[in-house]
Formats: sequence, structure tokens, C-alpha cells
Amino acid sequence: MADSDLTSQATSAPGKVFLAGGYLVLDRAYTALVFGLDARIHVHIEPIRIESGVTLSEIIVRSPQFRGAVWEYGYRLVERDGGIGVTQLRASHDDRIDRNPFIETTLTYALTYISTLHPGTPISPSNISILASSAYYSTPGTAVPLMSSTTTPSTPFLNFDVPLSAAHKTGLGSSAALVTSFTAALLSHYLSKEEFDLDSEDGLRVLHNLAQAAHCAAQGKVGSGFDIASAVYGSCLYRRFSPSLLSSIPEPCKPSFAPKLRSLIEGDTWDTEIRKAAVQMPAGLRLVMCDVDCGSETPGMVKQVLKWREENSEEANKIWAELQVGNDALAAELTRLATEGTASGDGKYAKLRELFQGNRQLIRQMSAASGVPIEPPQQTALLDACSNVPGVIGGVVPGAGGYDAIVVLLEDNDEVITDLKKLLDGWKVEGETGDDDGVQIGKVGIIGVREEMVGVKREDPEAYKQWVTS
Ligand SMILES: Nc1ncnc2c1ncn2[C@@H]1O[C@H](COP(=O)(O)OP(=O)(O)O)[C@@H](O)[C@H]1O
Ligand SMILES: C[C@@](O)(CCOP(=O)(O)OP(=O)(O)O)CC(=O)O
Repeated sequence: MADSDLTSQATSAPGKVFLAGGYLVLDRAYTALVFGLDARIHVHIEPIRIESGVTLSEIIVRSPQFRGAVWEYGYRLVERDGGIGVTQLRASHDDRIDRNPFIETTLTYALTYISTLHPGTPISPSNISILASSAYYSTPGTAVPLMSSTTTPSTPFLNFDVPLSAAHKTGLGSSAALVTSFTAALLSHYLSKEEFDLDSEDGLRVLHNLAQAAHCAAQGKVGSGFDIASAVYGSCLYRRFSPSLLSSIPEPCKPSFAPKLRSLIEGDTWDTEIRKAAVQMPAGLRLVMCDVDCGSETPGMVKQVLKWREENSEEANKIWAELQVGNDALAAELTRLATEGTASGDGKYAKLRELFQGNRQLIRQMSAASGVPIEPPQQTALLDACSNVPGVIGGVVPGAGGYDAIVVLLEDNDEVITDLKKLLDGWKVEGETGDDDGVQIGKVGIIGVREEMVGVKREDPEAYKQWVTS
């Protein structure tokens, strides 16, 4: 594309909550039931206009809700088909470099892919802004007043006034939503609609594959990729890709990185399965997430659970087979209620309630057998208390579990939310405060999010004027 054709673009991608299939989904024999959330990460990209004759190879990325969150990158074509090498620049010699591996790696992967479609054409400079829904962080923020000189409506984003590293994450999948939205914005900006169309199945497939490759590389590990899948496609039933797929490409900047990345991204070796129709939310129900002021490290828990499975395969496979049956039944019942509607009366959610309880029992069995606190007693007490609030169908520890947030399915009305909130407000005082593991869960609060069926989407670039510094 000619430089003059490059226009401002904006995209957004949702966060996730993992309702069923944690740990199991790491193995392709099992699936996960994942809901997208209405907390989104938005990315705005615009060209940096330069005088003719001047060459500049610079991309500036800002996260204006956070203090000092500016990352400047230079880029160049690397010999022997090594793709685009990206180097973070310092504003001055004394400046400390504050790296953001998710941004740097996503730039490297996306610019490399773009360069293979436009060989010989230099990539022009751009200015990128990232804006995140406040639900991603429990750090309090302040609303930014409307710009008096424009008619642009106020945006929902808050100013956190702390460095990004000091913000407390609520665990909704900020890095996956960021990598997905950032990749979508770069592809939409630098490629023509014929080359990349975010509204087409092919466009989503390329975006999914590229974002998975970049996210895995930035994380330095291969997770199941469920968080990228839900950021791209929204709520879905997910079966992971074979982990060996990503080992077929060289490291960035190494010979042949660019052509190998392109053929991986566009090729048909991906065996991911996404079933959107298999996950629905019945009318009249919704999800609520409750933030537990504590936390767990997913990678350590994953390692221990997988070790237990390896050493106790018969017992583990039996529990996993039962969990998969329960998870499938949960997805099927949600879909049945959503498509067939519900009979009225007290018993209409009886089966859903039973399925939540059954799955939790199996998760506790896995916890006890593996010695990993997936649903520890403190969370059992909290989930039981939430499940007893009239109008609440059930809840689980999502994903890897532990002492992170819980997710609750309930009837979508103010009275139920108010009762749940009342319970949670008093929780620290009245609740279970530790077991023999000595962990005490802190204050519990409702995170302002709910499920969202739609994945990545285009946004109106005009809506970000207040936040974009050129
Ligand atoms: N608003 C943001 N702007 C820039 N980078 C962000 C933003 N939010 C999250 N990130 C990146 O994502 C990382 C957090 O990812 P991760 O630890 O995987 O948490 P999560 O569970 O929310 O995905 C941060 O360290 C940062 O690199
Ligand atoms: C264990 C898992 O199957 C699910 C983890 O789900 P979480 O939602 O707990 O994940 P994080 O956001 O990375 O903490 C690992 C995986 O599938 O990659």
C-alpha cells in the first residue's frame, strides 16, 4: 500500500473467564468452555506524518492510562530472510529501558508477517495507543474529563496514575487481549482489505495463528492458547493446537524466520478447534466475577498437576474423563436453555445446579489427589456461600483455580446481585480464614464485568481522540 493510503485504525479484543476444562485443555484429547468478557483492550494506530524525503523507522507505543508507559522502537529488515528486527530505543542516554515483552514480540511477529506480503516496501512509522477497560486492574482510577473543544463523547477508560508494573491485575487475560488487539490493529493498518479483512473467517484465522505464535513466544512457554482463542473468537468451546506446531519456526531474526512464519500462519497445519455455537448464555442468566484479594501462580500449579497425572495416570485419567463428561454436559445444558428457552418454575435450573456441584466435586478430588490447591477449602466455603444466595445457580474457581477470582452464574437481576454483594461485603469477617495451609483470603469484591459473546472487532478511531498523543 502507498503511505498515503495508510489510515488510522482501532480494534478491541475481550478478556476471558475459563468456566470448565482447566488443566484438561492442555491435552488435545479434552476441551475447554471459555467465556469472553466485556472488559476489552483497545488499540488505536495512526501514521506518523513525515516530510517527503525524510526516512524514519520508528513506532511509538503508549499506554496513556499509566504513568511513564511509553515504548519507542526502531525496526529494520534483517538479512537472510530473518524478518523485521525490532529494537527498543532510549529517549536519552541515561534512560532505563523498561521493556514490555508482549508489545516487543507482537511487533516483531506482526511486522515480519507484513513484510513478507510487501517485499521491498519499507514499513512506515506509526503511533500506537493502548487503552484497557478498568476491570483488568483492581487499582483505583479516575475518570478523565471531557475535552471541552470537541464533541467527542467521554470514553470509559480511567487514568490509573501509577506505572503499569504497580497496577494490580484481576487476572482477566490482559496480555492475550493486548496481543490479539495489537496484532489486529497492525494488520488492519499496514495491509489492504484484500490482504487482511478482520470481518472475514480467513482474516480471523490468520490473526488467531499469528497472535498465538507471538503470545507463546512472549510468555516463553506454550500454554493451551485458550485466552488468545477467546480474544479472537469470543466465547467458545476450545480444543488446543498441537504444541509441536510452534517449534517448526526459527527464532526471530534467524535465517528463514520470515518465510517460515508466513507459511505457518497461512498454512493448514493448525488443528485448533473452535466451536462457537456450543457455548451460549441463556436469556435471564449472566456471569459475575468476584475478585479475591489474594493470588496463585498458574505455571507452578500446572507443573504439579501434570506431574501428578504422569505418575498416577490411571487415577488421573479417570477423574479427567468424568470431568470432560461434566464439562460437555454443562455446555450442552447452557446451549439447550439458550436455544429452547426455559420452562418456568423453581426447577428450571436444577440440572445446571447439579452440573456445577458435580464438576466442583471432581475438581476437589483432583485437588486432594494431586496436592495442588485448585479448589482450596477457603474457596469451597466462599463458593458454597455464594451458591446458597437465592438466584445464584453455581460457581467455580476458573482456569487453574487457587486463590484467584471465582466466577458465579446467576439470574440476571438487581436483587440477586445486591444479595451477593451483601454476602461478599461481610466475607472477610465471617468467612473461613485459613486452613492448615495458613492462607487467608482477603477482601472479596465483585468485578464489573459480564460475559461477552463477540471476539475481536473494529472500533471507530475517532472515539480515542482524548487519549491519543501524536
Ligand atoms: N494496558 C496495558 N498496556 C501495555 N501492556 C499491558 C497492559 N496490560 C497488560 N499489559 C502487558 O501484559 C502483561 C500482563 O500479562 P499477564 O501476566 O499474562 O497477565 P494476565 O493474566 O492479565 O494476562 C503486563 O506485564 C504487560 O506486559
Ligand atoms: C491451567 C490452564 O489450563 C488454564 C489456566 O487458566 P487461568 O485463567 O487460571 O490462566 P491465567 O490467566 O494464565 O492465570 C492453563 C492453560 O490452559 O494454558
